[in-house]
Amino acid sequence: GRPTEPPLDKGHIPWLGYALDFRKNSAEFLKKMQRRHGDIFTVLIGGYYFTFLMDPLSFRAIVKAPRAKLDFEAFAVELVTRVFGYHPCKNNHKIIQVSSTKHLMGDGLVVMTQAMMENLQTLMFHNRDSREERPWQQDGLFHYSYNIVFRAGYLALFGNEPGMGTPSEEKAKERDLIQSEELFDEFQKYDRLFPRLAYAVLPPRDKMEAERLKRLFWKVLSVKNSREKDNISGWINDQEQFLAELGVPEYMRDRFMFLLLWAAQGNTGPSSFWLLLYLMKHPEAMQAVREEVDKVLAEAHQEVKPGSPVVNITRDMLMKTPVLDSAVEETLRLTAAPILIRAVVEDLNLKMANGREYALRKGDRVALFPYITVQMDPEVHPEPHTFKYNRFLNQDGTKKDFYKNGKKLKYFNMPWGAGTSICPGRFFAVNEIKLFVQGTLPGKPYLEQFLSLEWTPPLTGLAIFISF
Ligand code: HEM
Repeated sequence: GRPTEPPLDKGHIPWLGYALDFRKNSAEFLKKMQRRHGDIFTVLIGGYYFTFLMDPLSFRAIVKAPRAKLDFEAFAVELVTRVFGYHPCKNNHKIIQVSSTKHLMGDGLVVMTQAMMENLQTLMFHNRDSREERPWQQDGLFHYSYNIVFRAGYLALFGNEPGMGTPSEEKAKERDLIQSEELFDEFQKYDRLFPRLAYAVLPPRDKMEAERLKRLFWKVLSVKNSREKDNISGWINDQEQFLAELGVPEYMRDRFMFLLLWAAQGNTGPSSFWLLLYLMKHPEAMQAVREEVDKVLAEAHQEVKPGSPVVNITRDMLMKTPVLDSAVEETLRLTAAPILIRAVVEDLNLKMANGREYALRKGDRVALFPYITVQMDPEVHPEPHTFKYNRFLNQDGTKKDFYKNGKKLKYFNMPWGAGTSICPGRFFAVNEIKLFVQGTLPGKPYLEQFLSLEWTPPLTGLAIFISF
């Protein structure tokens, strides 16, 4: 028959529709709607009609749709302007893609992984003595992981204080440590305001604080300041130059740097924490991961010294750790919950896997929420709430396939999004997490006190809601 429009549910409040329910608990709200309407439905949220597609076998139609029909940037501009004060230019997405392909994947990743490792070593070594004596608070492990990974990642991307390789090298390192610690403090404040900022529901006082923080980051990360740094990454450098060549004014490029910092650092630290915690809670996983890392080190003729994080792990070594890869993927399955949103640019028909066709209307939005539709689906991932470090591997170490309704799934775990907007930093992110965890595993008995604490991953995952 002719395509019909998906069932429409406007809620009871004019214009707002279901905005409040959605904000309060997106996962619960969407599950309820799925029970009520089925695998596709349209809901009103804050003046926009969102069509949610809940059947992962039909995701392809959205993910692969040409940009002339479904555009992810159109939606993003408003958000990025509000949250980062940045006005994207026409070729922005292209610039991110080109620079990321060059510096965050393939051979470019060799350099970035090396930079990350060196900065991690500075941070972990330097902090060791003072940290171990410090009383841990409830959020100690989370803070420890986020702090170290944020600062090492920041230094690897945005560069070091000048002076490396000179007599004042120690002083330069000291300044790196102090400055990155200060930046992390401010970043956390912004991180906490972020969800309400994104939804534009900050009360006036917090709004002023967000404004202050934004300005601080623009300044600290400014093009002018970064000219003073050593080892600034090609990823940052190239993007800044591309924008300059396009005539984007310097103050706007400063703002873009803040956006990049946030995209790069908002999720990696928390993910590192979750992986570390899951490994500590699952001794069999910890052992498997350790054995694999030891084997890779032995093959590279490096000894693991108990209690010392200083081993030299390279990109090439990190390509030989399928068990650790699976553990990272499993961690993200359990904790990462991006919502993928596209604007409908022109009327179009969406064909579902069951053959039914639905008409999507120009001006509406389409959204996927893989956390509940795939990552937590017991049919796709049995015992979805359990951490199984080798879930993504077959017995022989090859990658496993996943099925729904007897059909093989292409999209069975989507912490990075998918299609044109898929996270361009994902390979670097995984390497950062792996480096951090392997550096933390040997000889850190004090971590074990955290095993007695109860942790629950936030329902909507981490602050993963970038989608620009
Ligand atoms: C565990 C860590 C990370 C997770 C879970 C993550 C996840 C995501 C997701 C879900 C998106 C949006 C995708 C979409 O809308 O379809 C995204 C975008 C992005 N991510 Fe990541 N990311 C992580 C780490 C990183 C790192 C380390 C970098 C860079 C060094 C990075 C750079 C970016 C950029 C630049 C974008 C915007 C892409 C664009 O507009 O084209 N991310 N990320």
